[in-house]
Amino acid sequence: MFKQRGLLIVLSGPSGVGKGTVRKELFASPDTNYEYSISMTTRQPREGEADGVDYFFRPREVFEALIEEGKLLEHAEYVGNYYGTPLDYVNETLDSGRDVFLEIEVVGAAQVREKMPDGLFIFLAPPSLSHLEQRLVGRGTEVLEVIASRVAKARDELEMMDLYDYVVENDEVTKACDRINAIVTAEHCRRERVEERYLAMLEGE
Ligand SMILES: Nc1nc2c(ncn2[C@@H]2O[C@H](COP(=O)(O)OP(=O)(O)O)[C@@H](O)[C@H]2O)c(=O)[nH]1
Ligand SMILES: Nc1ncnc2c1ncn2[C@@H]1O[C@H](COP(=O)(O)OP(=O)(O)O)[C@@H](O)[C@H]1O
Repeated sequence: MFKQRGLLIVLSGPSGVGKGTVRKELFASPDTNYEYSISMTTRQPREGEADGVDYFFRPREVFEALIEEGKLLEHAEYVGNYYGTPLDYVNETLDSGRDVFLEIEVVGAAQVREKMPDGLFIFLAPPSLSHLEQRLVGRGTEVLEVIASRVAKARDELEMMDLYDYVVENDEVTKACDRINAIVTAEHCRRERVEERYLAMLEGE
């Protein structure tokens, strides 16, 4: 039951809510103790992105072969490209006792929930749908039509909130990071208390 496995932390939420921004802020802090799982994608690298740092950029054939071989913990197609989480890295890191952090969209997160239900699932929510729209416009990476379809999609994605252990509002990035860190710390304490009680019961046998 208790193998000192690390904690799997999954951060998800609708497109444009600020997942990438919050994740980068978390990992910029020297206090962050989670290991970031670098995803694989078939999309082209953007300027400034490097293979093995931002993503593992792979051709579609390679990605599909890895799906076939069961080498991905989850995968999803998002705006015409595949994204997925390499399974071995997650398992090896958790087995070594370290926490792993995934930042993924909601379809993939639902697959992880099925396969690793003992993970900690955090949904990042915008203060409102109009905030979400403003952020997508502000990011400037999509044309207005795509933004409208993402906001429409976000309505469905928001319904998936109840599949998560926690909902964190991303009103301000630093506040959202503090909330996530507090949740992770509380989860570690909870697991330690359960373990202590379990061991105490065994000793009392
Ligand atoms: N399912 C899944 N989604 C991912 C993975 N890696 C990144 N994503 C999500 O894919 C979406 C698109 O990512 P990206 O192309 O980097 O664009 P951006 O985050 O919208 O700037 C985001 O919602 C990411 O959270 C992954 O391994 N699996
Ligand atoms: N708390 C926040 N307040 C205002 N703008 C934010 C906040 N968090 C993120 N943003 C902005 O919103 C846009 C979308 O953020 P991004 O991290 O790319 O979202 P996601 O990874 O969820 O698609 C970016 O322009 C980012 O700078």
